[in-house]
Amino acid sequence: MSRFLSSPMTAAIVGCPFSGGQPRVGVDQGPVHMVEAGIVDQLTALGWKVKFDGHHQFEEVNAITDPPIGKLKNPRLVSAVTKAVANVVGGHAKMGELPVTLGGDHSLAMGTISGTLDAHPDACVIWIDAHADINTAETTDSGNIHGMPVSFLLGLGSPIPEFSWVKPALKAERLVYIGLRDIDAGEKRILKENNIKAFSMHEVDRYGIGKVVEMALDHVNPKRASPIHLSFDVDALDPSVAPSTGTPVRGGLTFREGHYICEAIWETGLLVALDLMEVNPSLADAASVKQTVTVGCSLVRSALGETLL
Ligand SMILES: NC(=[NH2+])NCCC[C@H](N)C(=O)O
Ligand SMILES: [Mn+2]
Ligand SMILES: [Mn+2]
Repeated sequence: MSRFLSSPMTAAIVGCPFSGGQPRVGVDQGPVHMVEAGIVDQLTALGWKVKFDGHHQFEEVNAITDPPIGKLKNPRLVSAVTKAVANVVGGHAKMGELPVTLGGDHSLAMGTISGTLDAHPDACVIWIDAHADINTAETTDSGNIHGMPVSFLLGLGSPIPEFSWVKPALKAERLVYIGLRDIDAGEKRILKENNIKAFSMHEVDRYGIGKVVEMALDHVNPKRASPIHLSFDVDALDPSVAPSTGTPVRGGLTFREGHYICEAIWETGLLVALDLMEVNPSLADAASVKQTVTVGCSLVRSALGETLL
């Protein structure tokens, strides 16, 4: 069912309790909640062999002294953690397994996508998010690195020695966004200058999600032949669907639109890696947390082949 995975089809859960790419505590508990909600058994029930040997422990790097570099906050910590994640994800991908990385904040995608591109250099990236996460050290207002991973992967902005391990392995034409609605001015400029394809909520409204996913695939994967890394920020969903996240933005994807994207990517048979990021179980009342964790799990199941019939 998936062209690049070995059999028996194996999903490797990479639990990343990490929040250093942004200021709000709690997002590190996202993966813990998703595992407690039963994601391992749910994927097993779908027919996957599931590997999960505990969440990653980043304590060896938590001790480092880490003053800002320019505006960048926690730069050495984010670099060390994402580098470790790159190795883990790349290792699973090279064995023909599907790495499913549970975040944690979206700076982690610097690692996951580096790992994927190490194993599959011709992979394309489909980035589902309210945000473009493409600020550079020069354009960022917040200094939060979860708003910047894409620029590092593309090699934009002036090089930062602490991040020299990140290879600019992603080409702008291999990247497409769906769900955008909160883009900083500097990011708009970067998207235009680099001709990066993006389907904002405006295009989702105009064409419908079915057509948007088809157009996105036509752009990054016209022959439907190259591997796909799907990086899903749960804040792409409307806050009424996924309230428990650090930077919610109204006017997002419906429950079905989010799941449709995952189902349609799975149907291509080209998925090689999945990220499910920015679930923050400490930002809302218990019912909203449960709702967000539950929707996170069901997005993962949809991307791994769960069908409605
Ligand atoms: N992964 C996220 N939720 N990113 C939000 C980024 C928000 C803003 N553009 C920033 O750079 O700070
Ligand atoms: Mn986001
Ligand atoms: Mn994001």
